[in-house]
Amino acid sequence: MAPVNADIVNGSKVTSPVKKTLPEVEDNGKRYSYEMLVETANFLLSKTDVRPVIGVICGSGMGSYWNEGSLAENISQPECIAYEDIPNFPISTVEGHHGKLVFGYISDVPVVAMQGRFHYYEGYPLWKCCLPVRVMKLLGVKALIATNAAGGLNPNYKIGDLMIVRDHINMMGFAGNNPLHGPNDERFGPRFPPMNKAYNYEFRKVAKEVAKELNIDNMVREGVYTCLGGPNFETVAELNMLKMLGVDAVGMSTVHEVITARHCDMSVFALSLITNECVTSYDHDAEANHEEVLDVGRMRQDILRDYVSKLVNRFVKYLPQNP
Ligand SMILES: O=P(O)(O)O[C@H]1O[C@H](CO)[C@@H](O)[C@H]1O
Ligand SMILES: Nc1nc2[nH]cnc2c(=O)[nH]1
Repeated sequence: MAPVNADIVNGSKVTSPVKKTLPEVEDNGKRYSYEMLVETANFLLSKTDVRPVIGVICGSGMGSYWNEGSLAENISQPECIAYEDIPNFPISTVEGHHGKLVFGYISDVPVVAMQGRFHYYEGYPLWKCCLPVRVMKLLGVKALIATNAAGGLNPNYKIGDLMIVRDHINMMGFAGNNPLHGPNDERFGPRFPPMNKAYNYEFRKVAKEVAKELNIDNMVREGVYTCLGGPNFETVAELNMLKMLGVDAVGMSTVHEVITARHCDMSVFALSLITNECVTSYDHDAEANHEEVLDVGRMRQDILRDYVSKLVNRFVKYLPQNP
């Protein structure tokens, strides 16, 4: 049989798009050792005097994609380090996604923020997507605030709502894909970490109080998030299945970051911005798209910035103390 000519589709010649050099994302089964991550953390500590106690992962809506007005751009005394300049760090491949760590202060609290996260659909294994969380731990971070954009599956949710994550369903983990898969280094955490208290109770309680103080409690919900591998959005049947399982919001991130953070004993808070409605009926015309996700992120960035800034200020009281 003649070999398939990749440039011929249905008998007509296709023009090849301009070749781009794609980033090297495969791990070839290799993992970074504890020592390598210590090297990464020491490099970062040598570049800044900020000693962060809270780490923030900026999802769509908090400055992953753009600058002005977002939380990431409102960090005071910012010191930015591009991912490509950090030893052992992956690089962001999502179009328009910033790739930098921002050290500085939110409400006078020393923080480090990831402006641009890593997703499985980019080609990174889950452990590599979560490598920055372990680096944060080595930097001295005690609590992680992970934010994301998500589709609203709960019929009571509206576009633009914020969902405090009460719990997650690790769908990718059901299929054996877990950031902790492989040899366990006890210096990070135990082989079999519990996950029933993944999302810190005090943080969630405070977040509901702060929502009232800011008069945004009518748009703040609490629910269950799940992460699928992406990059495609879900089919109607998939969404109906997830609904039956008790999922309120669907995304492509956060769950593995939270598992990694809990494994190394960081306290966790997560917040989803509902950017689109999950379509659960064949009669519905709408289609999920990334532009809508970004637009809603932009629309809500001021509220997210003010909310998360106040949360950082209030969470400090609940951080675990050094032994
Ligand atoms: O989870 P974040 O990074 O906020 O973004 C969400 O939105 C993107 C899809 O529009 C996906 O990357 C999904 O994970
Ligand atoms: N998987 C998934 N990720 C999203 N990110 C933003 N919206 C969605 C969605 O509807 N589904």
